Amino acid sequence: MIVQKFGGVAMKDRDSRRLCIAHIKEGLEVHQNVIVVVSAIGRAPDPYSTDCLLKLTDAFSFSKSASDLAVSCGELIASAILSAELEEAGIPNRVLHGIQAGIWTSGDFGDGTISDVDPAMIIDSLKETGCVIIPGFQGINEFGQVMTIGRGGSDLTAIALGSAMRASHVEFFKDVPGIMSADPNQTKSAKKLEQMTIRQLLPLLDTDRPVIQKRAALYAMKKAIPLYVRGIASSEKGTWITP
Ligand SMILES: Nc1ncnc2c1ncn2[C@@H]1O[C@H](COP(=O)(O)OP(=O)(O)O)[C@@H](O)[C@H]1O
Ligand SMILES: N[C@@H](CC(=O)OP(=O)(O)O)C(=O)O
Repeated sequence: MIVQKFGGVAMKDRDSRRLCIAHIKEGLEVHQNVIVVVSAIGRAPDPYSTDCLLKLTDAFSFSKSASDLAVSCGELIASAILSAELEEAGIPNRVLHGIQAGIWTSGDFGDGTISDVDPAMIIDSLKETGCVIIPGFQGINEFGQVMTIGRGGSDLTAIALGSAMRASHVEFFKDVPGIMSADPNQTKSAKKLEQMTIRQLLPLLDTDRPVIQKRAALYAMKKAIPLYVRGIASSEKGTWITP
């Protein structure tokens, strides 16, 4: 069993989602069970991106819980779209969201953290279908309210699920071929790294646009989960990150 995480860039349009679906198909052939974690589609100005949902009304500054509820819909919409497109491709699947996914959060709205994962419903669903889709970036707090877990939080969702489900590893599909020695969009001479430890990865995450959310990487280190970062558009080998 593996977890595959597709971020906003991988989910951005139908062509890119066809590549996601090919990777999910391959994951199912090799591992039989795949938990797919998705982020909201695209970046600003894409209408259902997190950036745009956050700006739906400036009254969100009066209610962080209302803001979280609206923003969480980006990942839910992405899940529903991928679910339909997987069915179209002949891949049965099920979306679990909100309380069904068993992801419990605590802390502040907009910047919560995952406090516990109860995978009972995921385990049940995997008996019916090998492919379960879970919207990233969110969970439910002790009062039953939807809470988001910080920008880039779908990475944390994927890793927390990987740990709770004892996945062999968690795969991330990016617009870069793997972890590079520096952000290739800033440093043209950056080279792809084939293998590294999570500890070696951490300094590369101290940037405005980290390739993986730092909180998620720390969680992976604590739970000793192997990560594999690869390019969405190529079959080239990515980067293995060992705990
Ligand atoms: N060391 C690095 N190696 C590769 N990409 C990096 C690195 N540091 C920053 N990045 C940036 O991370 C981006 C991919 O992450 P991101 O867009 O957040 O993915 P996702 O949508 O899957 O969360 C790349 O486009 C790149 O600009
Ligand atoms: N959609 C959320 C969560 C996330 O992790 O997104 P992405 O995987 O596209 O970085 C955000 O933009 O912060």
